Amino acid sequence: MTGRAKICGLSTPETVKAAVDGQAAFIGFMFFAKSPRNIAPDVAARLAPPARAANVKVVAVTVDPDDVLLDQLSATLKPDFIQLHGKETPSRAREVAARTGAGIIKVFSVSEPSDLDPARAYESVADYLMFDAKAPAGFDRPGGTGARFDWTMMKGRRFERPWLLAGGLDPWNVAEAVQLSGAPLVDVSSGVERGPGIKDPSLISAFLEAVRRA
Ligand SMILES: O=C(O)c1ccccc1NCC(=O)[C@H](O)[C@H](O)COP(=O)(O)O
Repeated sequence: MTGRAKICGLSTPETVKAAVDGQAAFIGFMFFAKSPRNIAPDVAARLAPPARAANVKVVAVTVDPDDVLLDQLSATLKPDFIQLHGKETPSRAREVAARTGAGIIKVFSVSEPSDLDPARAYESVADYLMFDAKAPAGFDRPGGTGARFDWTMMKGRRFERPWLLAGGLDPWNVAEAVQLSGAPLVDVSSGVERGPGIKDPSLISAFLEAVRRA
């Protein structure tokens, strides 16, 4: 794995190709019915091979997943990582890892410095931590909203796991976000779309180029 970015919510071969060609570290497929990026596990399984061939890690993005979904994912997509974007406890995260054999990316919704504190309890179970902006009022999903938080909140914070910055990133602001936050890794979804859930290959390429230069 060489890249420093995760491109989330892919649903077409063209956008997977743009992510792989641009040296993304991870691609994410979304499994949450209320998301405009939601796809079925077998569809994701058909999209994933070019990423695997290039050693781009495949992430199944979920919100409080039940065991039925986890078993479907294990039987079809076989993700390298499960992203837990809900209210999963550390012990549930441990169960998910044991049940699927996948690594864990645990997400924390941030609007103020104290929102970073719960991450400590997950450092022994998660492979990666992700800090994403808290969804604005009125959203019926906890991620993929395009909202951002104060990136300077992250500066100088130390964690025992590598972490990703998420929330409102795009090709034009990601360099500043990296500089202000000190993020080693970044994640994007709506900032590389031309409409809700519609990823744009040229925006994915531009984002990854901006990350390489940052
Ligand atoms: O993308 C979604 O629709 C989504 C829905 C529910 C939970 C998580 C979701 N996305 C997960 C991600 O990792 C996004 O990339 C992250 O929230 C940043 O999104 P954005 O602000 O749109 O870049």
